[in-house]
Amino acid sequence: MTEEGHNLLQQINTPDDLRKFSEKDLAQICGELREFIIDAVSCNPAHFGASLGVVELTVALHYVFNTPYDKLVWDVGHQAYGHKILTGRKNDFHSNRKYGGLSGFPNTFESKYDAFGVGHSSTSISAALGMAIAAEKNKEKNKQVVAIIGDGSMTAGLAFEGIINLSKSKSNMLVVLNDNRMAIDPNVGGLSDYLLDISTSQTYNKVRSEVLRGLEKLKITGPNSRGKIVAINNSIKALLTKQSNMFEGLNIRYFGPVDGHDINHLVKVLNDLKNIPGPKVLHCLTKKGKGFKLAEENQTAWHAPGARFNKLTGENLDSISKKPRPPRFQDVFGHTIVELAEKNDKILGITPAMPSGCSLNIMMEKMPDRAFDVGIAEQHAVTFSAGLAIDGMLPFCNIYSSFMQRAYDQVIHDVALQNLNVVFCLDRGGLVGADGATHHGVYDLAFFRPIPNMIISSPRNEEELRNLMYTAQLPDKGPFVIRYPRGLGCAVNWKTPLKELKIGKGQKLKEGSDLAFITIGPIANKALQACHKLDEQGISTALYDLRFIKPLDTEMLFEIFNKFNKIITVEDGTVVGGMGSAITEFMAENGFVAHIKKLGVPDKFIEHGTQTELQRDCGFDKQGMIEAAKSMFL
Ligand SMILES: Cc1ncc(C[n+]2csc(CCOP(=O)(O)OP(=O)(O)O)c2C)c(N)n1
Ligand SMILES: CC(=O)[C@@H](O)[C@H](O)COP(=O)(O)O
Ligand SMILES: [Mg+2]
Repeated sequence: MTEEGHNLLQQINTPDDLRKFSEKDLAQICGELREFIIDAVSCNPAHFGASLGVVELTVALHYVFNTPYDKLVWDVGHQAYGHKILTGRKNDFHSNRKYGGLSGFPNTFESKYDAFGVGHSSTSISAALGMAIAAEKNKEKNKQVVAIIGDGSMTAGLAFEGIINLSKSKSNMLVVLNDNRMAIDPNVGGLSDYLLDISTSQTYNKVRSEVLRGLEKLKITGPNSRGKIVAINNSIKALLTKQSNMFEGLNIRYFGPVDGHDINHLVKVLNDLKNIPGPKVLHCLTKKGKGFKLAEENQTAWHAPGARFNKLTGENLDSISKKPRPPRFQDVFGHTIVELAEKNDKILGITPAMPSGCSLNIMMEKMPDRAFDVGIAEQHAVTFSAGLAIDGMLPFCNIYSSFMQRAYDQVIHDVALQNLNVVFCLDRGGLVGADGATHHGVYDLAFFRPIPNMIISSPRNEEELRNLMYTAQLPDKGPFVIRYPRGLGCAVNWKTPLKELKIGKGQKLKEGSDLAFITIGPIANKALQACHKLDEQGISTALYDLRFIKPLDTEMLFEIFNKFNKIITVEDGTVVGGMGSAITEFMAENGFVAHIKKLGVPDKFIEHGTQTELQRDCGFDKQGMIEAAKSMFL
């Protein structure tokens, strides 16, 4: 607010409105935008720290560039709330990530200002380069394309593939490197150290002070002595930057580092860069969570707080029941890997940049030399695991199901083909909820099923997750997938004694005579409720849980198909090629004829909402199962 009480953000619906303000108003607009984001996320849980960190960058970019003609390509997109608010979505922002509401990420179907659809990291440089070259081919005059990528996202191979391609191009493209030294957890690896080094110019400062000491000895004096020293200083800097700057070395002009929170300086620099042709990088230093003290202090926890909070105190406002709750599947993984690793010294844990997301941080704390955060590098995580396995280690490589899509070739070529003992723990299998289409882990069962040598399993509850992990680390199992969902399990007392499970063996959970349900994973628990309801309504239902979709429990399937001619398969995953497809293949191969319905995620992309809303939408919640069963008796 101005002293007169004017709210400037209120007057901005599009970047054109923003551009009408004078530069001296921009600091106030940034303050109001930051408050708006804090207000919105405090009532509607979402990503938080990343958007606060790029408020000034967002305002400066829309102020200087002619969006949407000029293109802003946000990497990942979890930091793009300010961009959404300035580009026509301020009044709808309360619906962010809700069912039917705005997407949590830039989405080309949502706005012409969203130049590229994102959610997975490190795509911005490649996509922006494509756009810059397309602009040349389309003879679009003076079009500017900007990729905005974080230091964490820069650790991925894909970002470097883009940079290397960019270095050979003459395209008029700017990469804004938003360096806050964080991914979700602290950023890892040599690149992070390198960026710190060029930010603080350690090498430059060391050489500079040595040279200055030398100059003092030479006693440069006289009226122009200061000018001479500055000139020498500048040439040293130019020489050192050219020699030691990775981007300059690749023929991409490097500018910075600049203070990413100094709005007026950013505007000036971006205006200057607009007139410099060819590929260039602007290195901005920012603070994740800027302007919200708690988020600045605990950046991992406030990456996406996951609950409503009091915006003054940070207190969690979502009532936490005093009753003991079941654990999250990820925590069962985190504790169990430590338990197993204490007995089996070959076990190592690997995560590509999700230690707190998958709870490998528990192992990293207890056994720091046996757990690896390799950065946002899913492909590397898999091939690194293959290397460990071929020389006798037993890696548990934990990757979110949807991020595993990146590493498909590595699973086939580096692990399965050599039949290596790698345990893949696929967290976030199934519909994940508010992150939406980019993050649902619904293709894994279908894409792993055709790969030879793989064992593919999904536990029904925490106890089974533990037992599958135990089984997977027994000798010579080969590549072993254990897939489980986002969220809570169902048993409060989950720390059960570990026992071996028979590979390829399912379980009959309930007898019945009219119809059989076949399930995989925790959806079995909802199917059980549906069965009881159907029994009450006069349809006697049986329930079989497969536990493994590779190898299939053929003995159990023969029993089912010999007994039932009405069958419903239920999976929290795509029905195209998933478990249901495996069952229909079995049926066809063995000459069975039955009325079969496949429930799960249909052949379309599913947007965001709660997991419950989305399962209902797809027709595989309890009610959907009941309706599907009844329809088979009409
Ligand atoms: C391929 C892929 N792997 C992992 C993630 C999960 N993820 C989302 S944001 C993020 C950290 C990104 O760090 P950075 O780019 O520096 O952005 P910051 O949050 O620091 O602003 C990670 C690991 C993802 N979205 N995509
Ligand atoms: C943007 C991104 O990819 C992550 O922040 C993701 O949203 C984390 O998901 P979880 O909340 O399931 O850990
Ligand atoms: Mg970062």
